[in-house]
Amino acid sequence: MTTLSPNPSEAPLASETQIRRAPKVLLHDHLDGGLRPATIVELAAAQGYERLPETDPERLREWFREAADSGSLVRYLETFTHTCAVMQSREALARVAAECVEDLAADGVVYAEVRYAPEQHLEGGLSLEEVVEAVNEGFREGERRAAAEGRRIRVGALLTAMRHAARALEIAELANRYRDLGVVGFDIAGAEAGFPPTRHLDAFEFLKRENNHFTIHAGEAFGLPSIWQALQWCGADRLGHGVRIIDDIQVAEDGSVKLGRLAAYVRDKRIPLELCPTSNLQTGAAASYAEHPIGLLRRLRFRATVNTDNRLMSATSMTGEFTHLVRTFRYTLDDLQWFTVNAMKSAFIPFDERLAMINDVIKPGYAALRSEWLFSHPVGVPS
Ligand SMILES: O=c1[nH]cnc2c1ncn2[C@H]1C[C@H](O)[C@@H](CO)O1
Ligand SMILES: [Zn+2]
Repeated sequence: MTTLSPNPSEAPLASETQIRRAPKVLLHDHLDGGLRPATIVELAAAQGYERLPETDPERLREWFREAADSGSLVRYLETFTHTCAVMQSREALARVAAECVEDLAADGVVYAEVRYAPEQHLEGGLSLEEVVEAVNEGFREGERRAAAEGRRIRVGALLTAMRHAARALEIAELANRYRDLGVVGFDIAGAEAGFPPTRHLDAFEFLKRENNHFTIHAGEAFGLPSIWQALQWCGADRLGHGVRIIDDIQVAEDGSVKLGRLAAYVRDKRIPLELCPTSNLQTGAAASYAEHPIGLLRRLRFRATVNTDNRLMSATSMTGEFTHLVRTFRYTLDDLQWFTVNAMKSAFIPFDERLAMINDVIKPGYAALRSEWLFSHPVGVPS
């Protein structure tokens, strides 16, 4: 039995400008879900791709948001046809990757793991290796451009295999080959219902034998069995979404909470949940921000993290996600720091680097923001 206690902090809510300036960590962001609309239009024109639903960037931006707002993961995923269509050459991949890093850095993200499925970028004749190298080159270029603007960001790649396809072992081997060369882990994504993670056991067993890291999209469009398989059959280090773990948590009228065996395991083992609130609203996994399980999961101190999933389809950013949560749950900078430290602890880079990011970047960044109120009024005048 666990008792819920209200957030004891009396600190003021984080303002939107503070949220943007706060150091943020992003573990779940799809490269093909975050293109700039103007870039899609330009790449489509240059490549002769004529099936874009709109050719005006602003109208295209709105089309993606609306089309993804369907209440169904399968329909949400259909919109990726257009983004993947324009990401089939070395130049296009490198450009999209560089712009992704610039956009994240401008949003105050200091560390990100960005994922994509190499098998979806072979139509222009590139090999799997060439795809990975083009994206890595773009990520490094983006980091350089951000640094030139005075922004610090580090980005690692996660290689995704599509769960309806049969290339997971090949992609896992690819992730392993490019380990220490910009790739920090592996993932599976795509329609969840009907495609359980155990279909790809060989890939996960290979990665475990190699002491490599992986996350699995689980518990988004399908419930507890998917999470259970991802953890207990496949050995996932993190859960992509995992939001349906809420189905194993009972809250009684007196506010007391009872965790089922799986929810208790997830919390006890500190399994990171890559929560993506806005994406969940669009695919029907949650009805509103207020009803999103992140509120309860944060109070119960699950290893909850906040993520964008697809910045284009969900018309969001890390600042956007944090802002929705601050408005809904009255979160303070302390809460945002808690989510950020959770995310950094859960990253797939080495422990000493994670620790340095937490102690030397994240905590000082939030401390500086927390101290701002001190300087907002003259000495001797009550605030
Ligand atoms: O939220 C998601 N759930 C499952 N699959 C997803 C989600 N967002 C994006 N994808 C798919 C579509 C992309 O083409 C692919 C690789 O990034 O991953
Ligand atoms: Zn995702």
